[in-house]
Amino acid sequence: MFAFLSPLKPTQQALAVTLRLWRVTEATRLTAPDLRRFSFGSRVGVGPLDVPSRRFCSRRATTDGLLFRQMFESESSTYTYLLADAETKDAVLIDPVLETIDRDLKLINELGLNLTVAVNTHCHADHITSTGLMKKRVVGLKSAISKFSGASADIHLSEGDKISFGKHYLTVRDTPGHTDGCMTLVSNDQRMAFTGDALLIRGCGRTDFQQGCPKRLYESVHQKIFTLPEHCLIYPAHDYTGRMVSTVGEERMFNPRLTKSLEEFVKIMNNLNLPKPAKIDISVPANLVCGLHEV
Ligand SMILES: N[C@@H](CCC(=O)N[C@@H](CSS)C(=O)NCC(=O)O)C(=O)O
Repeated sequence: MFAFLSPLKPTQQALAVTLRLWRVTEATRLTAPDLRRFSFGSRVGVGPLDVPSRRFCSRRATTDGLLFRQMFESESSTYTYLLADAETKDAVLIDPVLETIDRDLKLINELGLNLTVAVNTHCHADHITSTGLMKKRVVGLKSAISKFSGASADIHLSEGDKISFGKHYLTVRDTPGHTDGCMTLVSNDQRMAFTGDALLIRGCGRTDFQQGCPKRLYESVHQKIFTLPEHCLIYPAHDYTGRMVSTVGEERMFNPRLTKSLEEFVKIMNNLNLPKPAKIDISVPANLVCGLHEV
């Protein structure tokens, strides 16, 4: 009756185990709608830490028609973000770093993108922006920064301004506190927020130089970032321990500084005792003129 079942050879056994393992890992990667389809009445995707309703990868967009890349510069641990309309190819670059200008422009060329705006979330103190040099290499490129930064640029932004690229746009939220000109850029569907140094993953920007002010930073984060939808992805300007992305829900729950009261937060920030960024004395003057100083 079971004559068709012959004993498995070792290679066949190994293959069977691999296939079984694959099925298990695939199942754990199912998104909320997938799980809903297969889980007969059990509730998923309802809490702040549940997975967003779409398959998620930190370096890929969750928005239809949006091309998205997260890139890293290792000396200053800075993230640069490239966003583009997949159809029109219009693109925006956030916080590009001088050291990685060739890498960034190569990718932009390879993807056939039309880079229209390079925006800095603030006047950085730890690295020099590539925005100024990039303008010399990309015809028509415009630089942008907050009007409160004190820095020169083609476009000066403030609360509510929009940076458009094709059918997408980023909306500016002023989030001062690390510097006066810190902005958070929020995608039109509020699925992504580029928080610069205002909010880092499980941390925040320091407040002990430039125009740093812990009270302003606390208010910025609570009023302008923590009010975004809980599944909104947080993409910071830096991470020093290899983390790439967080969510509003996660940071509201687990940020060790910003979950505290304002008084406790101010005390924490006034006692960080961090060493000064190594390049602060060349970065700030350079970034006040789009990174063109002495490059
Ligand atoms: N070691 C780095 C500087 C590290 C640093 O100070 N980072 C800033 C953001 S860049 S100005 C910061 O706000 N850090 C907050 C924190 O809690 O670490 C260098 O020498 O460049």
